[in-house]
Amino acid sequence: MNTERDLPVQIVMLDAGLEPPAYATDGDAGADLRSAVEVVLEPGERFLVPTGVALALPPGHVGLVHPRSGLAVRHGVTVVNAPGTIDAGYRGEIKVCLLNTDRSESVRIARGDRIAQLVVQRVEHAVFTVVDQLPASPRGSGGFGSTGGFGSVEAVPVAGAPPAG
Ligand SMILES: O=c1ccn([C@H]2C[C@H](O)[C@@H](COP(=O)(O)OP(=O)(O)OP(=O)(O)O)O2)c(=O)[nH]1
Ligand SMILES: [Mg+2]
Repeated sequence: MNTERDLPVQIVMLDAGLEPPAYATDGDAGADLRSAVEVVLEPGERFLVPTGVALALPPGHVGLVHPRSGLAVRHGVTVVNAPGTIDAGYRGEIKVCLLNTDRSESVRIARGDRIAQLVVQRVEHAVFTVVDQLPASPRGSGGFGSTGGFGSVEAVPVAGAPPAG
């Protein structure tokens, strides 16, 4: 796709035998990342998978490493820290911490398999100011189901919290 939204990004293929990240179809948000290695993930196992790619995102951008829905649905494979954060200043190899959430089936990842997808977005850089009081809002401090639908947040066990009542 060649539109005014195209963002030039320099990449280095640390593993020249792999295909560079690419969008599977026009209009995709995520460019697929490939595994540089073969690995078998046992049930419940995680593995930091190298992709053979390093890149330089322009300042003011971030790369988000998202799971692929097909891998998730078919094999229970996800990204532990989804979405992984690729900082604009990071010049190392992009790696993907895959997790096999299936309770009984192992899954084999082959070299060259598309294991995750990189979504590049603009980000703001916050300048934090400490104040005594925050401006009012309709939501206020309500969260964690406060608008209804999933029961009371008080019913949710929180590690380390004293017993309710
Ligand atoms: O899924 C990921 C997440 C991160 N990274 C790389 C790029 C990112 O810029 C760097 C640091 O990531 P993050 O800030 O999430 O990790 P951290 O645990 O905070 O480590 P650090 O202290 O290095 O920031 O690691 C990856 O290759 N894959
Ligand atoms: Mg960090």
